[in-house]
Amino acid sequence: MAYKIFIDGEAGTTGLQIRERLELRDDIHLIHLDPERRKDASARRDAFAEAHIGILCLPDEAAKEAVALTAGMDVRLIDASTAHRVDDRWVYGFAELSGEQRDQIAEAHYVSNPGCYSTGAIAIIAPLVEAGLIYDDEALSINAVSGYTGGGKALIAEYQDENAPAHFLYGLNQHHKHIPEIMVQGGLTVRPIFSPSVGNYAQGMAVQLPLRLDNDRTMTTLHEALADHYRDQTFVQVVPADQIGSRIIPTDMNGTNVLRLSVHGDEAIGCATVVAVLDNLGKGASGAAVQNMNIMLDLDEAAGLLGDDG
Ligand SMILES: NC(=O)C1=CN([C@@H]2O[C@H](COP(=O)(O)OP(=O)(O)OC[C@H]3O[C@@H](n4cnc5c(N)ncnc54)[C@H](OP(=O)(O)O)[C@@H]3O)[C@@H](O)[C@H]2O)C=CC1
Ligand SMILES: CC(=O)N[C@@H](CCC(=O)OP(=O)(O)O)C(=O)O
Repeated sequence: MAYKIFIDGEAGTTGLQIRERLELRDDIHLIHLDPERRKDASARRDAFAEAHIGILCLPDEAAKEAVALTAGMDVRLIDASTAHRVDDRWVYGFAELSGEQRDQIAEAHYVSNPGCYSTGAIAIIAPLVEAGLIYDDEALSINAVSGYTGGGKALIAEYQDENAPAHFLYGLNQHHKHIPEIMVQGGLTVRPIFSPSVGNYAQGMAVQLPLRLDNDRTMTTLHEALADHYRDQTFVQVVPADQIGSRIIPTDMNGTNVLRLSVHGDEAIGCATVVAVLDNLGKGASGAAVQNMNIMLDLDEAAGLLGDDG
């Protein structure tokens, strides 16, 4: 039997990439709308009614409307938007977050897919808080760079006009929409300072967390805490810094669903930076949505995510 999946917003950046990962699979049947009716509530309601899973790849307000359209239906939902990431009726879709998270996703009616920056930040912070290597009330600063596809069709259009800057910082008013989920899912009680930026390249992201070292928090304990937490995970890899070299390239994980973590710094100087590299449209969005869908349907979690033979 093929499971029926409706991607609401399949013409957008995230939706298109989910479609590419699903359309060649025999175990999945995609429900498509006539492009002219893609925003028509009754056409979307009919598609949800037929689907086993609906994947929302919409702006936040449209995602909330889509949830309302499915009231009373059996269809399960994965929401790629920010709308439900700190809503406790929704399960947070980062399977590697804890020992229980994967099982909760498997059983969930509603799964919120994490934000791209949030995935990188939470992947670093949550295990280190759990290991006691970051205090929950520590004043953290998170810095990040994303490719411009992270801003969806609008930012892609700006860069395709070729008038866009090589690099810009933004969100420095500290209202970035990912901060609440980083706090809740990362286990922080004090708001971190978050400084994202965009580079003139399409896809790929690096998220950095600078940390002071001390007798307990060393380069070794940081690496080991992360390596222990993510042992045996296919899609989060902890790599020794000397295997990466002195330059971190945000595009290194492009085209994969892998998030790579590494700890850089100098024990004697007492400063370190923990870095996550991921594809903002892979583990940061579309790949994560497919991973969550696989878990919810009790399929091979990596189906469609390991390249041509996946
Ligand atoms: N891009 C990224 O790296 C990531 C994005 N996300 C989130 O995923 C969601 C989608 O983002 P992204 O794909 O980048 O955005 P895009 O702007 O590229 O795509 C959004 C799509 O939604 C469609 N849409 C808007 N309103 C409605 C509506 N009322 N009914 C049906 N369709 C509608 C748009 O239609 P139209 O074609 O007419 O514009 C567009 O095709 C957002 O919430 C985003 O924040 C999450 C993680 C990473
Ligand atoms: C480069 C860029 O603009 N990125 C987006 C985040 C992309 C993303 O993860 O969006 P969601 O939070 O909706 O999931 C931003 O900073 O708003």
